[in-house]
Amino acid sequence: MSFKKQDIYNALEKITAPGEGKSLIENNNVTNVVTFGDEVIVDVTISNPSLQAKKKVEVEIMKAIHQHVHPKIDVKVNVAVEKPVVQENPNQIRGKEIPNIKNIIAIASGKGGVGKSTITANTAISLAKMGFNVGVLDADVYGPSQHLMFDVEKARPLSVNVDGRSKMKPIENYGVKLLSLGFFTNPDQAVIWRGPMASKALKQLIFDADWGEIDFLLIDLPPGTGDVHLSIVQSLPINGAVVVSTPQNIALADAKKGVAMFQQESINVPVLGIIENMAYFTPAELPNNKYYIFGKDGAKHLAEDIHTAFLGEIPLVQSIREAGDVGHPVALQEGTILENSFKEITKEMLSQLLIRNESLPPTEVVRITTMSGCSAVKK
Ligand SMILES: Nc1ncnc2c1ncn2[C@@H]1O[C@H](COP(=O)(O)OP(=O)(O)OP(=O)(O)O)[C@@H](O)[C@H]1O
Repeated sequence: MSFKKQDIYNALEKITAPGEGKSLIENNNVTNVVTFGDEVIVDVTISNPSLQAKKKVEVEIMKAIHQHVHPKIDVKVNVAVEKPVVQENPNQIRGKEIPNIKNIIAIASGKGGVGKSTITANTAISLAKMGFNVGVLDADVYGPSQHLMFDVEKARPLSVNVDGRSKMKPIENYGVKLLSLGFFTNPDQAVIWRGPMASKALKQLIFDADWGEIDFLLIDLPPGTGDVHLSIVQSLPINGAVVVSTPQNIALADAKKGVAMFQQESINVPVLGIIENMAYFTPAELPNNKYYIFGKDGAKHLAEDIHTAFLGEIPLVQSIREAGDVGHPVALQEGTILENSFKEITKEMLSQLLIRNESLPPTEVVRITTMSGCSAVKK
C-alpha cells in the first residue's frame, strides 16, 4: 500500500465542516496529519463539544480516507474542541436575571455616614412619584435603616403563597416596596456577617420574595468595599451603581475606592455616577446662604477625574435629617426645593442608566423617558 500525505488532505477536502458550508481543510479544522507506514493520524478541532459531533467527524474522516485513498489504512482521529472566544461585554449583567425585576441599582459609598441611605430612600420615593414600580432592598448589614426611614420599623413581612411556593411579601409604604435585613435582626444585638452569609441572605430577600413587577430595585449597600460588598455585588445582576460622597477629601478618597471596586474586572458593574451629599450647609433662616463646610465641589471634581457622570448635589439641611428620623423623607414634601433636587438627581440617574442599558428595547427607553421626564439618551 502506498499513499502520500497530500492524498489524505485531498480526501479530507471532500468532508464538509458541520454548519460551515466549507470543507474541513478550508475551514482550518484539520490541525495536523501524520502518516507512518499504513497508519494515518489526523488531528482535528471542531467547535461543537457534543459527543455526537465528535463521533460524526471521526467516522466521516475514516470513511473519506478509506473510500478515496485506500480501504485498509489504519486511521486514528484525535478530535479536540475549540474553546469559544468569549467577548466580554462591558454592559453585561452578571448573575441570574430576575424576570419581574427590570433594573437593579446599587447605592454605595466608600465612607460610612455620608448619607447613602438617605439618598436611597429619597430617590426611591422620587421614582415612585414618577409612576414607576419601585423596590428598596436594605443590604446594609452593619446598620440597616430603611425600615426607620419608611416608618415601618415594627412591620414584619408576611409569608404568601405564590404558585405553590411560600414567599416573603415586602412591606409597602409611600408607594415603595421594602425588604430590609432590619426586619429580621434584633436592633439590640450586633450581627456579624461574613460575605457569603450576607449574599445568601440577600439573595433570599430578592429571589424568595413576592416583589411583583418592579421597574427599579434600589439596593442600599453597606458602606465600604470589603468582602461583604464583593459577595453581594458579584452575586446579583446589578445594572448600575451610584456612589454617594460628601465633598470632604477623606470621603472622596473612599468614594474613589468604591468606584474602583465596581470597575474591577471580576465585578464590572457600570458606575452610573456620583452624587454629592452635604454639598453645602444652608440654615433654614438664611435659605440663600451656602456654607461649604466640607469643601466645595469635591465630588464633582472626582467625577470629572475618573470620567464618571456627576449626578447632582444635595445640601446639608436640618429638615433632611429630621424628615429621615421621623420616617417621612423630604422627597415626600410636595413643591419644596428639596423634593425637586431629589427629582433632578433621579432623572440624571435614569439618563445614565438608559445610556448603560443599551440592550433595553426602544419601547422601554421611551417609557422611562416619558415617565421620568428625563432627557433622551445623549450619545
Ligand atoms: N443632606 C443631608 N442633610 C442633613 N442630614 C443628612 C443629610 N444626608 C444625611 N443626613 C443625616 O446624616 C446621617 C447619616 O445618613 P445616612 O444614614 O443616610 O448615611 P449612610 O451613608 O447610609 O450611613 P451608614 O454608614 O450607616 O450606611 C443621618 O442622620 C441622616 O439623617
